[in-house]
Amino acid sequence: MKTAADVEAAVSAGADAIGFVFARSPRQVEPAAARALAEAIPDSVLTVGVFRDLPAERAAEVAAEAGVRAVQLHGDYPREAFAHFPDHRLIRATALSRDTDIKVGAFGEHMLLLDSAIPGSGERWDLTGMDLPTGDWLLAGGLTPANVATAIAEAHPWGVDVSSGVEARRGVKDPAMIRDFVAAAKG
Ligand SMILES: O=C(O)c1ccccc1NCC(=O)[C@H](O)[C@H](O)COP(=O)(O)O
Repeated sequence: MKTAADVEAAVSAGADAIGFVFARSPRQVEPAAARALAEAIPDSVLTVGVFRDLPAERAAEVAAEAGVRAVQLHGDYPREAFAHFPDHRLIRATALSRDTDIKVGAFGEHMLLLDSAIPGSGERWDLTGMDLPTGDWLLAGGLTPANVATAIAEAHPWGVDVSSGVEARRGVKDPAMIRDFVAAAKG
């Protein structure tokens, strides 16, 4: 989320978590801007800093600067990287492939996010025949208000995550789509 209107739409729709992208992206926000947005978010909604390949030491500084309560790591982070965030909820993001370790907690994370190979791209991946994890895992990748209920019914994730599927155009969230997505996911 990049704007107060995005945040307001997500909170009032009943989202359980709101993410701020600190990686290069049309959705990228500065840590200070994220902190200002996060201050308006009730404690019942988890605030998440999203990183890709930023060294863990620096990501921990940015997470502290932004005041987020969770950290989501995309990219080539080794197990040791997860030790840099003792005060945060940890989400390990990974694309599903034969080499993926899909055991939740394998790297010390609290939640595992199974995403498409290019995060934030809206690319869907085929769940058919996949060996999916159990426990606290999140499904992402090409989800939309129209397909999220079916995806949940098929994969039984603990939660779902969306970005481009609730955007009117790249990097610009649409409050009505956010509302429709949360309603469809929770329904
Ligand atoms: O969203 C981005 O631009 C992004 C950039 C770099 C690293 C991660 C990024 N997003 C991570 C997410 O959690 C997205 O919500 C997830 O990949 C789903 O995206 P989408 O398929 O567009 O719904």
